[in-house]
Order: sequence, then structure tokens, then C-alpha cells
Amino acid sequence: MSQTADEQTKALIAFYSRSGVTEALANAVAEGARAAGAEVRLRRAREVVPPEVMAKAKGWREQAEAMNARYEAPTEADAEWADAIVFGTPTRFGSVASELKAYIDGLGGLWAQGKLNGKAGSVFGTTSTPHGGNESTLISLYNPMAHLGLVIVPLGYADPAMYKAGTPYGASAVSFNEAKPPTDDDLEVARFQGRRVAFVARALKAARITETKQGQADQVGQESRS
Ligand SMILES: Cc1cc2nc3c(=O)[nH]c(=O)nc-3n(C[C@H](O)[C@H](O)[C@H](O)COP(=O)(O)O)c2cc1C
Repeated sequence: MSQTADEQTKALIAFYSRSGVTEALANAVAEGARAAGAEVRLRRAREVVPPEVMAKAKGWREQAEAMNARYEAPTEADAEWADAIVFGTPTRFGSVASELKAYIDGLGGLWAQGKLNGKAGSVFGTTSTPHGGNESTLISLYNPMAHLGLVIVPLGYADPAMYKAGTPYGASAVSFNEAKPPTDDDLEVARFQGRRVAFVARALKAARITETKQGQADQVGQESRS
């Protein structure tokens, strides 16, 4: 479907990744969103711990620097710009990584102004082990998404890819403690997530544009009658 520049769906994919597994899913979500006609901003949340803490984990600093060269940090302006906001996180003890949570917590100003109300929201994540908390991590992010006023877009079993991988709550991958990349089936689910969230965001945006135009039409009607 052709869209004017003004009407083109805009998707922000804000993720954290330390060893590249969540990054790979983020790129597949982006691919799906672009295939559905969306303009995409891929952003990596930055570290929140001091360099001496990063130095304790082998390769952390080097990998962070490499990824930071590829992706800008997500900003408040990115969230305001987007019609769809998709969060991606590796599991941290069954919940969201503090680096991504710090970005989300920084959206309080937009929340206070109601600026994120009605945008589409979705989430994907990775764990080290198959039952290490993928689903609990994804669902834990539904809480802040609800507070922000996002219209949460789950995956259900709305695509054949869902019968092979992923979760109904969002795309997932298991890295088996060695940064094993997502499987082709994991990536297919992530691409589906990108397409689906772009589709929902476009529908929500079209409804808002129609509503606004209708409001303007009503106003003009009232003015001409008065
Ligand atoms: C502090 C910390 C806590 C973690 N907690 C869990 C966990 O609860 N369950 C799990 O399966 N993996 C856990 N992991 C592993 C990562 O979530 C997993 O390796 C992830 O796939 C890495 O993604 P990335 O390559 O995008 O950084 C933890 C890792 C760290 C550093």
C-alpha cells in the first residue's frame, strides 16, 4: 500500500543487547516492519554501569563499543516520532535489562503529556536457557507499556511461524549461554512481529488522522452555521 511521507508508519525499535543475540532479533523485526512499509529507527540503549563493572565481564566493553558505532542511543524524540515502539531485551533474572528500563523510565516527560497514548507497542527478548524467563520478561514489559498508554500488540498464533518458534507475547531466542544466534524460525517470528506491529500502527494512525479530519470538518460545519 502506498503511503505519503506524512502518513508513512514510523517504527522505533529500542533494544539492549550485550552479546548480539537480541540485536539479531531487532534487525529481523526491523526487516519485517520495513517490508510492511514502515520507516524504522533502530536504537541501542546504552550501559548504565561504570567502566570498572563492565571490565569484569570479558568482551562487554568491546562489544558495546562495536554496537554503539552501529546504532544511536534511543531518545525521547525517537519515541515521540514513532507510531510504533518496539522494545527488545535480553533477560536479566527473568525480567527486563536495566539498560532498556533506564530508557523507558526516561519517557516520563512524554507520559506526563500523554504523548505516547495510542501508539502501538510490542516487545521481544532473549534468554540463555529455554525456560530461563523469556515469557516472564516479555510480560513484565507489558506493565510499563500499559502505563505509557501504548496499544499492546502481541503475536498470538496469527502466523504459521508461531507454531515453530517465538511466544504469543513476542519474538524470542535462546542463546544457550554462548551467544548462539537466533534460529531461522526465531527470525521468521521476529519478521512477522515487525510486519504485524507496523500494520497495527498504520491502522491506529489512519484512525487518528480520520478522527482529526472529522473533528476539523465538524468545527467548520459549526462555524459556517454560526
Ligand atoms: C545479570 C544477568 C542475568 C541474566 N539472567 C538470565 C535469566 O534469568 N535467564 C536466562 O535464561 N538468561 C539470563 N541471562 C543471560 C542472557 O539473558 C542471555 O544470554 C541473552 O540471550 C543475551 O542476549 P544478548 O546477546 O542480546 O546480550 C542473564 C545474563 C546476565 C548478564
